[in-house]
Amino acid sequence: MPSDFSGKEVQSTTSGEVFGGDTALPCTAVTTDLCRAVVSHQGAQLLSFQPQGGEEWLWLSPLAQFASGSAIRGGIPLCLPWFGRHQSGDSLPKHGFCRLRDWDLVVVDRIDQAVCLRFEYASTEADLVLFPWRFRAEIQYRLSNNLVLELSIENLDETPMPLSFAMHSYFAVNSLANTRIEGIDQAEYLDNTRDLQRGHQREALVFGKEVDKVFPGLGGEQRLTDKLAPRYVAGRGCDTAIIWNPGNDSLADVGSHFSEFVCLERGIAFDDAQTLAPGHRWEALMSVSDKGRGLVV
Ligand SMILES: O=P(O)(O)OC[C@H]1O[C@H](O)[C@H](O)[C@@H](O)[C@@H]1O
Repeated sequence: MPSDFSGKEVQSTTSGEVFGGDTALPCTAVTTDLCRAVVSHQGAQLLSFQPQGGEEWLWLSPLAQFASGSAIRGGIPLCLPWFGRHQSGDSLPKHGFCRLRDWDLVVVDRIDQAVCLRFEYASTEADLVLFPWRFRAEIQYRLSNNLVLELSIENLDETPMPLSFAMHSYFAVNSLANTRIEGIDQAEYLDNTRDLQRGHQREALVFGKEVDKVFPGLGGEQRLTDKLAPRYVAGRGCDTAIIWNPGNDSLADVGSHFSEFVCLERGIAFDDAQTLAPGHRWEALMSVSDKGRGLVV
């Protein structure tokens, strides 16, 4: 623990201790009067967030693998420094490599009633083979009765650095058939199930078959409703919304559980991707709350 944060609110643990099994990926668990949360140091990936007295907001696959260097299915993976397939092809890892790396927990703090965990990842020599720019990324989780993610990426190199990313939230739903996402109607999207064909979203989104839609430049606030409490997602510096559910049991680490979640992600991708000048930093903030009030800052 980087600071002498007092009490039992913030504890070092492992994936096995929290989720069962004999895996030992380092995790940090937070328990306060307002919430419980677990973050894996691999990928600085939030795996669980539950407001006290409420339901779990995130979905973590019962079939998730907790193996060093493998993607963990569920929670909020950080897709970075690129989102989706790399444009050069499939020889580079999908969604970048930061979700596969160990991040350092550098700050444990309190802001008002929130416990804050800040993780840092500095790209390594080995990463330069995959992405030839040095960079530093930070993610801060502000955990109270809502959830705020603050992500920053700084180009430490001497040439302009391409950047896309997503905070790839998996939200638990209790009935996919009754799940709706609002705040996207009349927006333009790219359909990832149809070679990124452009489409126009006429109304709220419902699920039945595979959905994989990317809404560049959307911004604003989206509302996810099913029979659980609504979840409102808003952001700044992450105007792309991505909505995904595989619609079938084809993924090994999802299987028949595909109807237990939808991904409602925010980031910058496709039309919103950026080029960061040397020494420049991109900052993004995403908030998740059960009350629609716009961005929680
Ligand atoms: O299986 P993964 O690499 O974690 O990707 C899971 C999903 O992530 C995003 O939501 C993309 O839009 C989808 O196309 C992709 O299938």
